[in-house]
Amino acid sequence: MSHTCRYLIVLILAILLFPVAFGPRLFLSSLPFASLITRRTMSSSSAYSQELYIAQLAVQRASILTKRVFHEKAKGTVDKNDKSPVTIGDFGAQALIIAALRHNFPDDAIVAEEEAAQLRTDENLKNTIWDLVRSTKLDDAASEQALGGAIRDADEMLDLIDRGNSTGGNKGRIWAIDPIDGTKGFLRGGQYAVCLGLMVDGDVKVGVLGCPNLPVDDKAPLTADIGSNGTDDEGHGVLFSAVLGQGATSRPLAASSSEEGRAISMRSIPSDSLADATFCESVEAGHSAHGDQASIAQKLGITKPSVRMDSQAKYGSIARGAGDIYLRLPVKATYQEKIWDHAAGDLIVREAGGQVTDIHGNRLDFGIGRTLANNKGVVAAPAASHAKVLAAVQEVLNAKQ
Ligand SMILES: Nc1ncnc2c1ncn2[C@@H]1O[C@H](COP(=O)(O)O)[C@@H](O)[C@H]1OP(=O)(O)O
Ligand SMILES: [Mg+2]
Ligand SMILES: [Mg+2]
Ligand SMILES: [Mg+2]
Repeated sequence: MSHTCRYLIVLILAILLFPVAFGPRLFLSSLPFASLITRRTMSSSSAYSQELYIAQLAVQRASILTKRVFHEKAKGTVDKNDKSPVTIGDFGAQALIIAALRHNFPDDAIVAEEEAAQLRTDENLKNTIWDLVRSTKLDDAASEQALGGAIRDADEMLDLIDRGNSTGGNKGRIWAIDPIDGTKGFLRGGQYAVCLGLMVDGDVKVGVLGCPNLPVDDKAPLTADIGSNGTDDEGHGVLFSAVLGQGATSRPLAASSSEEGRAISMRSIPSDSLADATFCESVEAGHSAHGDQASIAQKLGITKPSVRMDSQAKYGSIARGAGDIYLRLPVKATYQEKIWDHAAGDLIVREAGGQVTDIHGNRLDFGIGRTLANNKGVVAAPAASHAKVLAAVQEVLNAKQ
């Protein structure tokens, strides 16, 4: 065999063996369909796998508490003269999530919606919440252990709630918590979400949404959820998750931590045929401008009526293709959206193939404090149609001026 021939054989072998030697991920990542592959392989050794694991367990445990509050309230066990049961759910869920984060990531900062001041002056309220918190556990002992187990006493619970007082910013690791998003939906038995996101240097890296009243089935048609149809029966309760660059998944909220999530993705609708699109918006007319949103839908040729639902369940729903577009146009120019109302949903939609911006087309800026002071409103749509949706948003808003 000639010298050149041997050289060629070695070269061919080297090319063939390269992917084996340097790992299939490196090889696959060079292929055009790489994102689809990485989306399906959110494995335990990936970046932020521990953060994702703890965040999912923490949201699952907090959701158990919120469901208990809903049912105890429905049975009338909460005195009418007490603080509202939703407040009990908010405080309790926040305490449980922060306890899990403090145990696992003691150096991380936390931005959370609630504070304990009210509980410090109301013994009755404090004790009601403490009763719920100390008796809410995950079924699986190992998972409960991973979250650090029980909180010591009611005073520690108050201190934990107040650990959510970070001012936020674009430096270091900061968790954003909305223990119950969609308060009104929660009370109606409609949609609400337990929301947790991790930002690193102002960028959302991990997002988890627990939606106890959404159907488990990703293909279930999206229905307006404004009545008292909140059920946490077998068919309801879904956990959406995403890690930056690793795709988005859903799995039953009641599933064990070993159950792999199913990859979810937004529906791809050609931007020139948005007539079939489904758009969602808040139930509350005070939270987003229903009139403007109806005009935008009309401009886009959307024929179906909007689907109104509370909370970040809207982000989860469009991320799994149950709806297509989420519009949240400002009602008042002065309202500043809160980071905990959007961090997890923003990442889940983007990782599912969507684009999320404000009404000016800017990405949501989570790195300037507790609010999205640099942004106005939210426009979320499949990436390929986002520009067209945004153009319609701007036309409608400009016509008003
Ligand atoms: N004027 C407002 N504009 C937009 N969002 C609002 C406004 N007031 C309250 N919110 C927030 O809207 C979120 C619910 O959104 P949705 O309408 O999509 O269900 C809640 O977190 C709620 O905050 P809060 O938790 O302080 O009540
Ligand atoms: Mg909220
Ligand atoms: Mg809230
Ligand atoms: Mg609130």
